[in-house]
Amino acid sequence: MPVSLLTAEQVRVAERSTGELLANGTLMRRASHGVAQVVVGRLAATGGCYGRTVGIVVGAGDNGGDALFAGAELARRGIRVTAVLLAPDKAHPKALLAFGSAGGRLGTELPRGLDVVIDGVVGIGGRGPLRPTAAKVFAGVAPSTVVVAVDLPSGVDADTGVVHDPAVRADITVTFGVRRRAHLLAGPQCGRIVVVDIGLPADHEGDPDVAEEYAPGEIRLQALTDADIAAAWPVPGAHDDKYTQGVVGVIAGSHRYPGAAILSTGAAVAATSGMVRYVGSAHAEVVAHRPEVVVVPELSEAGRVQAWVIGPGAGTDDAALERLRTVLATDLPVLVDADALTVLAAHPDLVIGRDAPTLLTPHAGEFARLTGEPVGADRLAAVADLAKRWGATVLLKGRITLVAQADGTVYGNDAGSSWAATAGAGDVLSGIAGSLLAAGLPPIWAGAAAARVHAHAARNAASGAPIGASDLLAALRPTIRELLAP
Ligand SMILES: NC(=O)C1=CN([C@@H]2O[C@H](COP(=O)(O)OP(=O)(O)OC[C@H]3O[C@@H](n4cnc5c(N)ncnc54)[C@H](OP(=O)(O)O)[C@@H]3O)[C@@H](O)[C@H]2O)[C@@H](O)CC1
Ligand SMILES: [K+]
Repeated sequence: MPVSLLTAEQVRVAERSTGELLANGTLMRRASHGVAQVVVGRLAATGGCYGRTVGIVVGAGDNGGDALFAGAELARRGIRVTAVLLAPDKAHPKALLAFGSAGGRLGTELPRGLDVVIDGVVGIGGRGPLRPTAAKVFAGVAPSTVVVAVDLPSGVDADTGVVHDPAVRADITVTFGVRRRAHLLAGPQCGRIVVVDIGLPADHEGDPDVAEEYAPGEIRLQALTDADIAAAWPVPGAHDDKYTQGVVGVIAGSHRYPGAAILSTGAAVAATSGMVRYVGSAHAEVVAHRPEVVVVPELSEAGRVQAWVIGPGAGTDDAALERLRTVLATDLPVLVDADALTVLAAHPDLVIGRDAPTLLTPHAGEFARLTGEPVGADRLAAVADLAKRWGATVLLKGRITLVAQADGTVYGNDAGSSWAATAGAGDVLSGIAGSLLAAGLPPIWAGAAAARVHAHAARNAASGAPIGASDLLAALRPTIRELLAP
């Protein structure tokens, strides 16, 4: 099931729903135990706990309380723990007492050469960047020290994932019960995320019954898992033929830029079985690479399709506008990418009010062309807003790809690496998503599934070294095979 990512307020609602467990501090003890376990696990894997050194940076709220209770547990295991209190008067009193009783020490700065630093400055109550005192403490932390963030890396906004400057960069983030939005939106800043079960009703990932109440149009952020995508991926049934699985038509490339056409159609061929049609002047090059693609130079000659992909390398002239107008006038799902987005920016009316599904796949620059302003720091709000205003599904590309539906549902995917940031990778994505649209997947699923498979293929192709889009394309089939393997 898709994993939900909640706002700070939704997390607080979930915590409050536990009543006594919140009031008597049980939730905090469970949370801090989870943090301590993660640190112990890390130390145990690298030589054991006894005599190792841990620093704790403690803020004014319960996040600092978590860190101090965790520190107490670590101190009891023979670990030398030093805490720096950023706001000594406000430090969680019970946690501070427990920390002192367990043998934890207080300092005005962190000792050098620590094995682990625990960031307990702020969690979901944090606002803005790390304040100067905290920033100074973290500036002295050696690169070899493992940084474990409690709940969130401090300086990262819980709801938008905006990484303020300065902010903590964590190797591991330990969170409680349910994921916060920032864990996806600022994934690279969080490092590995460990979700500790503290007994919230929403503790079963993907089943956040506490947060099921969404107002109409409210943003609901989720992440698809590999299992979700495998279950939805079109696989031919016993009675399928090449037409019943959905035919995708690709309008892309040109004499001058045949590569986009080759990459997009190649990806469409690899992503699903069935049939791919191609319309455009790069037809000879397309057939040379993929003889199974049925090609024609003109749109008027194209046979029937179940979805269109239009735009990669296809130009922005009057003829391009005419082709865009024609496909958007059909009642078929249409994926609009690249050059076609530039054309669309001047003619939004072609999409707004369209009844059939439309999937727009801009990168940040194309997004700015569509809306007339930069994406901005809050990418989630920006993409959800465009989807709502245009009544379309919008896939905003990036390390974290966000796919927003007009009703506020957003699927996000962290690519896990940035190897796919290479010329032509977007053309491959358009082919994958287009073929999924033709197979009947709703645009948000087609976009999110394509983004995830694309990211896995990039990782598999790269294997630690740079790649080109052709390498990504070549890795597509083995990646899908791996995904679909029982
Ligand atoms: N409730 C529970 O049972 C459970 C809660 N849990 C834990 O509690 C955390 C939430 O605790 P919280 O609500 O106390 O807020 P929290 O994140 O500690 O920070 C608030 C304080 O920080 C300050 N401050 C703000 N911005 C700042 C900045 N940029 N730089 C520096 N300081 C800044 C600001 O104080 P100010 O200095 O402005 O007076 C404010 O008072 C949650 O993330 C989880 O870890 C878990 O134990 C599970 C059970
Ligand atoms: K923190």
